Amino acid sequence: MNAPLPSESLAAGLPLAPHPPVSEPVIRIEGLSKTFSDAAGPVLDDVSLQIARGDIYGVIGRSGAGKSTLVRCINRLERPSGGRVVVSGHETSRLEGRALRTARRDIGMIFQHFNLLSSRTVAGNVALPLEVARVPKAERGPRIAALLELVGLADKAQAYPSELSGGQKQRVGIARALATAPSVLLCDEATSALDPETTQQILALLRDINRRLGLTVVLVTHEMEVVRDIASHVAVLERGRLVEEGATFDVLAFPKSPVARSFLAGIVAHELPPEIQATLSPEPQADSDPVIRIVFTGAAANEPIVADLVGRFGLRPNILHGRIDQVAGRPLGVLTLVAGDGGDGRLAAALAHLARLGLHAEVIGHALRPALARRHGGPR
Ligand SMILES: Nc1ncnc2c1ncn2[C@@H]1O[C@H](COP(=O)(O)OP(=O)(O)OP(=O)(O)O)[C@@H](O)[C@H]1O
Repeated sequence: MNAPLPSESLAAGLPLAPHPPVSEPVIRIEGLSKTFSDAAGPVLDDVSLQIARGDIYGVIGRSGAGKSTLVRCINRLERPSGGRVVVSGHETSRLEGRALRTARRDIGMIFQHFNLLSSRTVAGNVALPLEVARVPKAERGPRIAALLELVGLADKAQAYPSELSGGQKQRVGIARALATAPSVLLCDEATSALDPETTQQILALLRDINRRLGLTVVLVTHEMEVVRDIASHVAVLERGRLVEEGATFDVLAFPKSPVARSFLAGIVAHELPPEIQATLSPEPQADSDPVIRIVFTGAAANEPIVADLVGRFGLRPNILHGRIDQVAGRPLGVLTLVAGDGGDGRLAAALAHLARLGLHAEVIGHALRPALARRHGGPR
């Protein structure tokens, strides 16, 4: 007898139909912990989070933080030591045998090194989960063809993995992961082995599949750029603990944890380069000027801030560091400048003005004029 697949997956040989938008989380993780018998402490420690259906959810953290273990607990490649994992209403953390196999069909997974069978053609690799799910042979052909069409490999059905580029191999991985029409796709460092251009192509494909099918995508990565480019929400793991979680834009604009701040260093200019930081004093000095950091988001990113500081408030700002990026489709900028205050309240008025514009501005230190002059090659 054939094991059941999601009804839409078999309709008319079409592999995939949009999953209905539902507000209830598709993944609920409650108090998840994982300890390996040979490890010193827990690899995951009381992690709780929820992932909404249709979301692209990034999980970032340093090497060894527990990212892979977290996603492997979602599809039960790893058995949690404690807590609950519920995916599409199935408590995968408790299921066994046939019930677990059925629940797993709702969860596709792709890997850093693709994990394709070299002895099978592209079509043969995509066929594998259909064979395991005992989909009748007559139905497999059209499904495989539609899946390869979806990932842009219709002409490679009879090729072997050794004949494909890395990006093409990952496309096969995606087609294989989608074969059972899952509602969740887990991606474990799926672009880490790819060059930047191919990474962008695979991210575009994931975004496209997410939008067209309402597929929920969970992306484990140590590449902050990947999160910035496609994740709508992000979780930051540090030594097995969830240290930060929220909408990607909010976490990138206002990171709270040191680990998130340091992760963002190459993406958002929250942290000053050490050689600039070394010229700052935490307290005002006789020969110092205040340094302000301005985080500007959304529409306010287009305001003529520096012109305002000069024209309206008579400050003489000297830009130390800054950049503007697109994050989750919105501009996010961080600018650090020496305000050249004059000590007569103009800076306070300027900060109030920036706050009225919806900008987040704060004094982060005081630049010592001699040190600054040396940096700028001026007189000592
Ligand atoms: N099967 C296992 N047995 C013992 N220890 C394990 C096992 N799997 C993972 N670990 C340990 O758990 C910790 C977290 O590993 P995990 O792969 O989840 O981290 P990660 O954040 O994905 O790191 P990376 O980015 O390096 O893959 C590491 O210290 C790792 O050595």
